[in-house]
Amino acid sequence: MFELKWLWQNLEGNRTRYILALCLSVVGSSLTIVNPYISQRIVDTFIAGDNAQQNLTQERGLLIALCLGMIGFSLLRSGLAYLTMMQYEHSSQNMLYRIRIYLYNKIQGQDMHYYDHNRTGDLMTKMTGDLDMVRHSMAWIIKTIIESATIFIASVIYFFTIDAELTLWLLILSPPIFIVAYIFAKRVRPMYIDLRERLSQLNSTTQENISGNRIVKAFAREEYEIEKFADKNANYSKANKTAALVWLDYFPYLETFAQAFNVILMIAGGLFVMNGRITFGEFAAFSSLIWAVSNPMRNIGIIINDIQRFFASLAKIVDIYYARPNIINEHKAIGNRRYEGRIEFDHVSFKYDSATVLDDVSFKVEPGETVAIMGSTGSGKTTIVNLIPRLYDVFEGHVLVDGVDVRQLELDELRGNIGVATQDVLLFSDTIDGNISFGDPDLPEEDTVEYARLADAHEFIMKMSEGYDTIVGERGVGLSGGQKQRIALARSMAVRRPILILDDTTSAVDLETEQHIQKSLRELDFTCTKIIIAQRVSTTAKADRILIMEDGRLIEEGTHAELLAKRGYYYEVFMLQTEGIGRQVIAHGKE
Ligand SMILES: Nc1ncnc2c1ncn2[C@@H]1O[C@H](COP(=O)(O)OP(=O)(O)OP(=O)(O)O)[C@@H](O)[C@H]1O
Repeated sequence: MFELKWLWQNLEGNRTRYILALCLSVVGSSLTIVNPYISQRIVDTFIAGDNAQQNLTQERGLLIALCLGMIGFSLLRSGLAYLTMMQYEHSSQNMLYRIRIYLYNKIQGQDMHYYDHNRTGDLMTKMTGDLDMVRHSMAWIIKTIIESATIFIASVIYFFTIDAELTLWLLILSPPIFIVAYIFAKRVRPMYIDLRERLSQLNSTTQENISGNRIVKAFAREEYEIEKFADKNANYSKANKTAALVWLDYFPYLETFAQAFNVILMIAGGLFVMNGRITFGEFAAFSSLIWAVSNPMRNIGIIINDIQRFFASLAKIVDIYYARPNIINEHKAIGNRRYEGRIEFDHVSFKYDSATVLDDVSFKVEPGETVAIMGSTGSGKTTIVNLIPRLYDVFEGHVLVDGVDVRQLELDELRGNIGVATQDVLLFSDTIDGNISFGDPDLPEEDTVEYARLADAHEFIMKMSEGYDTIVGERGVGLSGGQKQRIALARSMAVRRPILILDDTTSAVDLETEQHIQKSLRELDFTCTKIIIAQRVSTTAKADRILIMEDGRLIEEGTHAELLAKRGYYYEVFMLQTEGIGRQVIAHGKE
């Protein structure tokens, strides 16, 4: 019931059309009994009746009218069928379009926790196959059910008007058919839920394999990946076969029952004709409409299969439809308030699922300051910067921007004040220009070039065949790691936000390029607080302050000189990285 309510809700704007389609289905299917009725009249009046010969010569007009009536009704039925299909298609396609947009917005609005726990392949399956299944159900399965039921009921009523006893003889088969169908439906339902799960696994494997194809090739793991895919494929195929075989268990019973309709009609109907209880014409009417009673029974298995698929798909869509993110961007920000850029972590603790990743971290960054964060891998650096734009919410403590807890700020306003270059660089399949101006599509061309220069990307862009109009492949295919980082850096600067977060953004560029980028960052023509995660001392040395993280805790904090003097983690890293020439010089903070 919930599912039907959900569908009804989503049919908004197309309800009239859909109800019209349902009505046309009922009317069109009811007309199925008209031609058998006309046939009955023709047989009784002109072929097998007592006065058949006489009527043929005297009632020719009636014969012609009946024949024309038959043709007319056939044409009318075809026309109605066309019109009905059109209404179903329009309303279901419109509904699909509407739900797809809603789901897409819903997925876009989910927080990082949702993305951490949902595979891309699974989401893609929901957005494509499952949605199509729902549309197919609205346009085809419901139509088939309505039409089969109408034809069945209309035929049974017509049969009753001819001869109730013969009709009851035929209907004697219906209860066992329904019992068999019910048992089948109960047995097959979990199989379709499982089948849907396996399809999702198959799609996730395919998606991961395609997006990670370079790694697969680099490790010569094609064979392994093919095997993995074949395994998932076999799983899916096996589940499909199992469901189909279950149907085969019940099929012989349903088919036998469906055939039995004809046998009963022949025996009982034949006897009734011989007894003179019904006419030849009435027998012919029974005979020409017996399919209308037996076919729905025969198709009941296919319909049940489709309904189970529909419910399995619908459950997946409803999952997204009603998923509520914990961090909601309500887009209520009025205007573009520009923050000063003050950041404070006040006794912040955080866990992703169960393990504590940040433990009682506190620090302050004043507007315009540059703070570098360094620390061993997995120590929580990225997690710290993820908490500023509220990609996740703290578990304990507060993250404050301009003195206000980020949970009290409008999310789009907060994020609109932060420029980010993430560690895992993602470029869109677009031109380089389009990628740099992603955060500000109205960015003038000269500004795009300017920020590319600041990120030391201009030169290599100009060497490309189409310069800024060069289209980069999905995720930036066609560019080196360092080139991608530089475009991502230009993109993050180009939005000119008062807070700039750079997560290991220069790890793949050479030292000379890095020096150029550091200089550009210092000389930006707008005030901004910079948080730079870096592993190189050459990147952190000139920061106003350096934070050292270890196992989720802030273990050292100070300037380059102060931390060297402390002879702790930072000093160790410094010694390791500057082994050799110039060590003494840099140790004193001079270049
Ligand atoms: N989405 C996530 N879900 C669950 N755990 C996560 C997630 N992201 C990171 N972690 C875990 O949190 C810890 C801190 O990760 P984080 O990415 O903040 O470290 P990091 O210091 O930036 O590391 P690196 O220098 O390698 O980038 C790690 O143990 C990591 O496994």
